[in-house]
Amino acid sequence: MKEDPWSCNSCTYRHESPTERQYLSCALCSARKNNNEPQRKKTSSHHKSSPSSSSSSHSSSSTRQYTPDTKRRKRQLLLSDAFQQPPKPNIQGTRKKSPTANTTTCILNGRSSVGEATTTRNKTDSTEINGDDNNTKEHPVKRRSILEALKPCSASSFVPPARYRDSPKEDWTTISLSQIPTLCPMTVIHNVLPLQVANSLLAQLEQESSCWNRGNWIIHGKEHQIPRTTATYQLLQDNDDTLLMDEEYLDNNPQRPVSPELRQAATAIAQRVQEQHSQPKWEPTFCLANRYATGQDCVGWHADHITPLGPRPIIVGLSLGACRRFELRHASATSGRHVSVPLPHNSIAIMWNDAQESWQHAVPRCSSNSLMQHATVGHVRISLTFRMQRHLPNLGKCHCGRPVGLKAKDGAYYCFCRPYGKDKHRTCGFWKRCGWAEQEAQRLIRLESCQSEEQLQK
Ligand SMILES: O=C(O)CCC(=O)C(=O)O
Ligand SMILES: [Fe+2]
Repeated sequence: MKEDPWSCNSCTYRHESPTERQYLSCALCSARKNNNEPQRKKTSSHHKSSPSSSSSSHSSSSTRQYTPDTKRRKRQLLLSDAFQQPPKPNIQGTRKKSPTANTTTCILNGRSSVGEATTTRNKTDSTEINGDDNNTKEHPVKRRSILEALKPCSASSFVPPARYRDSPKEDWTTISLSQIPTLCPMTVIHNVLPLQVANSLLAQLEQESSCWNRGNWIIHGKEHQIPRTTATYQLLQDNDDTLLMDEEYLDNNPQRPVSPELRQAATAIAQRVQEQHSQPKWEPTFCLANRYATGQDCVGWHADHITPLGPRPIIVGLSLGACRRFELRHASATSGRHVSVPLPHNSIAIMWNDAQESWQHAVPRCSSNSLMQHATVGHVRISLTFRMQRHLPNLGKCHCGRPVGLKAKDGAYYCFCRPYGKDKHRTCGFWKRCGWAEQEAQRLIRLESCQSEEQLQK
């Protein structure tokens, strides 16, 4: 669309991502703004549209010529683009639905709602923002929109749309939340808990997180600190000791007491999952908490361990605080599918079917300027990943005498010697096909296909 679409809206800085481009000026410009230093002078040409933008959106400016002669001129056009796209809600926070716009979600005053992020600009949106489509003069509402577009994202900003591509060579395609499950084994739901519950859970976890651990992991025999802090919450009732936490999950993660809000969240989330997946019954027995203090904290590409969960587990991540991108990519060499979904405060990502067997997920590093801050905790994002431990049959022991772990690889399941606890540096290399898990996976696949037929018939 533009010659350098990733440059800052206010200076020459190049942003890391289109998200940053759309929503932010660079760190320097933000700092300047925070110190009340004057921004680069904006002329009335900021409000002219570029010819590459839909001419129908600003018919009044169609007589002006786009002459990309200087970088400064381009920046002015970028600024005009930031003001036009994404569309902002009008003052009351409502926006009409446009037939040409893609659906995404916005958060306004801490409440998110479904709206549109235009990939094509349209008359409806420009009319709503400007108040008057034919008005070519600077307008007070326009001015505010520009300033809004330059502000670091806060809880009142739009959440950028989800996107996908089928190969790293392809351009990203913007998708709506309802398209996600048609592209990958994941469902994303916004506003999952009553906002008050989500807010108080966030405040409580943020306080509690001073006791969380920055654990370590081993790559090629060397210990590395993980780039986030973690904790474990056992959700079983006190008298239920039949599903005690797997030792592997306690390794690195201090186990913390469960608050009534956390229990309430677990129950509400189980209900939402049950609405989506009626069988088999899913009830989380524990959750792992992650705290990402800044954009530098992250989790790299991985699939979750299925040892205490069994094949094809449902795992649900609740996002609280800052909005970060959650990435899901197919793990095979034959598919390059990659889905990228920003997860705002109080949203869940339900991973299901073969998400742990055939896909990998990550919360990548991002510049702290580019992540969308939360009104109370700023850059901090806390995720709670709810999991259901199952009674697995005794899968035997490895050569060193420890209970084996369960792993999926290339469409088959294996029992293996898993390193954890004090002996996590050593494994005996035990590796054997697991017939039970393969049969169980087949059973679950049959259930899942009945269920998706049921959903189609609804
Ligand atoms: O923070 C997230 O949403 C993902 C965390 C995750 O992948 C994990 O805990 O295994
Ligand atoms: Fe994970």
